[in-house]
Amino acid sequence: MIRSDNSPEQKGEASPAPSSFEVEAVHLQRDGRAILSDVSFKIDPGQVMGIVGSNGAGKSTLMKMLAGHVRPDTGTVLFCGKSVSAWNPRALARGVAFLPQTLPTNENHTVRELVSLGRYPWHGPFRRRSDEDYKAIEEALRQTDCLPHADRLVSTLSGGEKQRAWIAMVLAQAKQFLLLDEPTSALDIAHQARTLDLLRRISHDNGIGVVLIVHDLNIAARFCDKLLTLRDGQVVAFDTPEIVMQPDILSEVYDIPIQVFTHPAEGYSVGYIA
Ligand SMILES: Nc1ncnc2c1ncn2[C@@H]1O[C@H](COP(=O)(O)OP(=O)(O)OP(=O)(O)O)[C@@H](O)[C@H]1O
Repeated sequence: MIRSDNSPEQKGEASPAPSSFEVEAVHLQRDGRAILSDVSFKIDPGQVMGIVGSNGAGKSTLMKMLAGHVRPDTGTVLFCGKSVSAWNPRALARGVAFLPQTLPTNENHTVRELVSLGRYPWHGPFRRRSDEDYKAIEEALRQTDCLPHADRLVSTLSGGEKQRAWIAMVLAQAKQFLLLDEPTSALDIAHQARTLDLLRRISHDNGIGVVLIVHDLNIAARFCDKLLTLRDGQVVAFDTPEIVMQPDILSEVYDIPIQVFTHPAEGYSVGYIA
C-alpha cells in the first residue's frame, strides 16, 4: 500500500532559494538486496517530516540520500529542482544541513565554537567570519536556549544540552532544510518533547524544512506535520499523522498488532502494541 499527498536553479556558490525536496521512484541495492524500492515523496520548507519504521527499514539510508551522501541506483532526488548530486557541495550545505546518527566528538570546543563550525560553508577556508556569520551564530544559540552555556566546553554539557548545541550548529548552517537522524535518541521523554517542540517552532517560524528519524511513534505523531513510514525499504504511507496513525498502517509497518487511541486532552493519536 502506498499513500502519498504528494525551483529555481542554483549556480556556483549562490545561496539557494527556498524550495522543496522531491524524491521520485528511488531504488537502491546493496549486496544484491533492495534497500530502498520505488520511494517517492515531496517535502516543502516550513514542515516537519518524521521518517518512522522498524530497524533496518532504510530510514538512515534515505536520509543520507537526501543529504547527497548516497546516490540512488535509479530514480531522482531533487533539491530546488536540481539533482542533489549536481549541487556544488558548499552551496548545498548552505541550504541543507545533515546531523548523522553518530555525532563526531568535538568535545574540546566551547558551544559557541561548535556552532561557529556551522558557518564554514558561508565563509569557507580563506575568508574571515562576517557580521552575518556572527549574527547567525548568536541567533542559533538564542533559538536553542544555548546562550547561558555558550562559553562552556561541550564535554561539560548534559546529554540534552549537547543535543541542543548540535541542533544550534546545523541551524546556524542551513537556510532551507535540517536533516536529523534520531536527534532525540539519547533524551528522556521530557527532553524529547522539548527538542521536538523546538524543532517544530524553528520550522514553522522560519519556514525551514525539518526531516527527522524518530522511533517514538507518539512523539512523532505529536510534533510532525507529515509522517513517512518505511517497511523493508518501501513506503507504506506518507501523509499527516491523522491519516498515518491507523492500526492497519502501523501494524503493517512494524509487523505486530498495534492499536491507536486518541489523546484525551490534545486530540492527537497515540499507538500501543495490542
Ligand atoms: N553499505 C551497505 N552495505 C550493505 N548493506 C547496507 C549498507 N548500508 C545499509 N545497509 C543495510 O540496509 C538496511 C537499511 O539500513 P538503514 O541504516 O538505512 O536502516 P534504518 O531504518 O536506519 O535502521 P535503524 O532503525 O536500525 O537505524 C539494513 O539492513 C542495513 O544493514
